[in-house]
Formats: sequence, structure tokens, C-alpha cells
Amino acid sequence: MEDASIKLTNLAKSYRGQDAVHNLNVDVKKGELFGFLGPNGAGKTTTIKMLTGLLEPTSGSAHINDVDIWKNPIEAKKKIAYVPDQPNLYPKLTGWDYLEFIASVFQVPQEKFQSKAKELLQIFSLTEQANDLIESYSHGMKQKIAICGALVHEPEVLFLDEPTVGLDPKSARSLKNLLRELCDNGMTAFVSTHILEIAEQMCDRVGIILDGKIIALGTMDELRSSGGNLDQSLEDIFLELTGGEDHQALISEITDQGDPK
Ligand SMILES: Nc1ncnc2c1ncn2[C@@H]1O[C@H](COP(=O)(O)OP(=O)(O)OP(=O)(O)O)[C@@H](O)[C@H]1O
Repeated sequence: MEDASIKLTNLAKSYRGQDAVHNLNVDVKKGELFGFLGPNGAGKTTTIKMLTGLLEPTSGSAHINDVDIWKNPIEAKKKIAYVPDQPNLYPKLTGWDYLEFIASVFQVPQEKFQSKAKELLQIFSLTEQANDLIESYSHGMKQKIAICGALVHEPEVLFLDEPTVGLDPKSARSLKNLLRELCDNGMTAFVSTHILEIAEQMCDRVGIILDGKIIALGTMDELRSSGGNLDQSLEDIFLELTGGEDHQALISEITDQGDPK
């Protein structure tokens, strides 16, 4: 694929000899909003950590806009932002100071920082709390300030791990709209989520990972037509591919057996 913004080539990780992620080969195009789905323990976080320079692959490579993140980490990390599912923030900084700190690390000019920070705080309804200490923020507010921090330096590629967990519906909607707009303007987003409805609504393409292997990759239409049922929802496709329906049947069986009626 031309213009791959994120390129995984035979990317693999094993923990103490146990394979967690097997030879992944995926290209995500510039400007694409890519959804990365999979059941618990499938290998999503392991993959994202390898792509963001936090976990060294056992083999293979990961490129961000043609820069190998493991061979040239500083250059690659200038291009990316990562919001983990449990962001590590500085509790004794105010929201504004946190954003200013991130912007200074990425050498964002002061004037640009000021307008970008105000815009992001406004989008996520945090303007009034900008001068409060982060330790006083709720879980959702912490999540939102972490997202603002990720976007304040206008990354070329954004990685989000479970971004809507903890967000209220208005903030989740703001995030979806903002991601769409940023990707339409050329940013690439790699988003792991369990919320299939969100992936279905907002992603250009999705990849489904199971036991460390990509088992489906494509647009919603491509996934539906490969399953032979054009009316299928992403939830149906996901459960079918990941064996969720079998588990569901098993759970119902056990529950029914335990039911005294
Ligand atoms: N530090 C570690 N040491 C050993 N095994 C690990 C480690 N981290 C993850 N694993 C294993 O690697 C596999 C993939 O885990 P990973 O956290 O990447 O999954 P995930 O898809 O992000 O799951 P979840 O949706 O539950 O967050 C799992 O079998 C997990 O037990």
C-alpha cells in the first residue's frame, strides 16, 4: 500500500517464550482512522506498545511515516502521541500546566500552544477546570486532559487505547467528531476499542486480532461481504470470528443449569 503512515512488518512479541503477538503485517494509510479490535488478552496493548516505542518487539519492525520506531526512536516519537487506557498524569500540575509541559517537550511555539490548548479545553468542556490541580479531576476529566495533551502538539499519528471508557456521552461524541475531522485533515489514528458500535460508526477500516493474529482486516463493507451477510453488524462479525457466540452459548448453558426453575 502506498503512503503507509503506520507499517507493521512481521511484528511479533513473546513473553518468556510464550507468543503474545505473531508476525503482524498491517499498513495503515495516512489520514485513516483505524480500529483495532479483539477480545481480552488478544494482544492489542502489546501491539500498541510496540508501535509507540514502549515495548521492544521480539522480531519484526514498526515504521511511523517511514521512520523505524526502534531504530530511530526520537525521530519517530516526535511524530506520535499515545493515550493509554490508564494515563499517567502529574497530579500536582494544573490541567493548563500539564498541557504547557507537553507542548514544551514537543517545542510547540508559545502562541500556537495558547490557541491550541484553549481550543482543546473548550472542545472537552474543561475550560473552567484548566487551573485546578489534576488530582482534583474525575476519572473522565483525567482521560480528557490526557487526550488534550496528546493533541496539543498536533501529532502526525495518534494512538488511543480504549479512548471512550470513562467519557460521558457528550465527551465521547466530541472525541469521535474531533478524530474524524483530524483524520480528514491528514492525521492518522490507531484506536483500540471494545466498543464495537464506536468502531463501526467512526473507523475507515478495522483489524480484528485474536490470540495475537490478525483474523480480519478491511472496511465494514469488506468484512460484511467476506462473511457473506451484508446486514451483519460489526458485533455479529466480531462474535462470529472470535468465537464469542460459542462462549455465549456455553455461558447460557451453565446459567440455565444453575437456574432452579
Ligand atoms: N508483561 C507481560 N508478561 C507476560 N505476559 C504478558 C504481559 N503482558 C501481556 N501478556 C500476555 O500477552 C497476551 C496479550 O496481552 P495484551 O495486554 O496485549 O492483550 P489486550 O488485547 O490488550 O487485552 P485487554 O483487552 O484485556 O486489555 C495475554 O495473553 C497476556 O496475558
